Amino acid sequence: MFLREVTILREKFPADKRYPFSVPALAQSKGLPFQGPVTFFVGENGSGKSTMLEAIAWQCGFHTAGGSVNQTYELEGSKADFGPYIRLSWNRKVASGFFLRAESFFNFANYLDQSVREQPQYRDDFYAPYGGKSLHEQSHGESFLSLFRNRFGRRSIYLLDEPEAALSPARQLSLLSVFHRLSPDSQFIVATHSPILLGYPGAQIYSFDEGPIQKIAYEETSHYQLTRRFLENRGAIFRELFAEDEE
Ligand SMILES: Nc1ncnc2c1ncn2[C@@H]1O[C@H](COP(=O)(O)OP(=O)(O)OP(=O)(O)O)[C@@H](O)[C@H]1O
Repeated sequence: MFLREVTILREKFPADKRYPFSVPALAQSKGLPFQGPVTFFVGENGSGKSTMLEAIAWQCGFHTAGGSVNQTYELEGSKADFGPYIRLSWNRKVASGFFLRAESFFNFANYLDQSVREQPQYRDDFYAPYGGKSLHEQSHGESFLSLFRNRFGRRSIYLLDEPEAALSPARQLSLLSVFHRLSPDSQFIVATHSPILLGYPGAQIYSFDEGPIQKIAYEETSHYQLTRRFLENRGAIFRELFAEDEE
């Protein structure tokens, strides 16, 4: 494990309480200690998970639109609203890693293709870490897994924002086997809504719901509880849901 702690520098917050200082989890927390190689951020939509992940990526020197320290595309787009307001404490500082966000993966695929067009003699070198061909020639899920399987190495920190977005349940399990293979030599910090990913053995889960960020057990997450209830008795859930419509 490399990153030991994120400290939130509340004394540096500006007086006005606009985004990102209006997000309760970010405004009310002091920091996040990391205790293992795999940490998850959970919370409702809009609770601040991506903002925090992006801030960590910015402090790591990764491109905040998604990528690693070596990616130089659209550098002016590499910004993080909350980045200057946190401090990272390391056990051992690592410079290698990757920030993956679903919405900017498309831009990253474009960047890779453009690099190949500009330097066709290095085609194989460019594509090798990503399954040997353009990410646009692979399905959304295939290209994600190409990245996970081929690009992820040891001694790195990986910041993943909803990596499940493109993955079938079976492929989400494949991703967990990548986590298992690479940890504890690498560190993963993952914002997710997936009850499958959250079940990773020994993972630390931080909830961004309701005030300061706090640790939560897997079984206490709404993701686990709702999914479990749904699988055990989805008829009851639908009856409740549709009854609201009829009132
Ligand atoms: N650039 C921005 N300007 C203003 N408000 C923003 C900006 N980015 C995010 N927000 C707001 O800040 C809050 C936190 O957003 P964030 O994307 O961090 O949430 P999240 O927990 O990652 O959500 P989700 O699970 O939907 O991805 C949301 O209310 C969002 O609308």
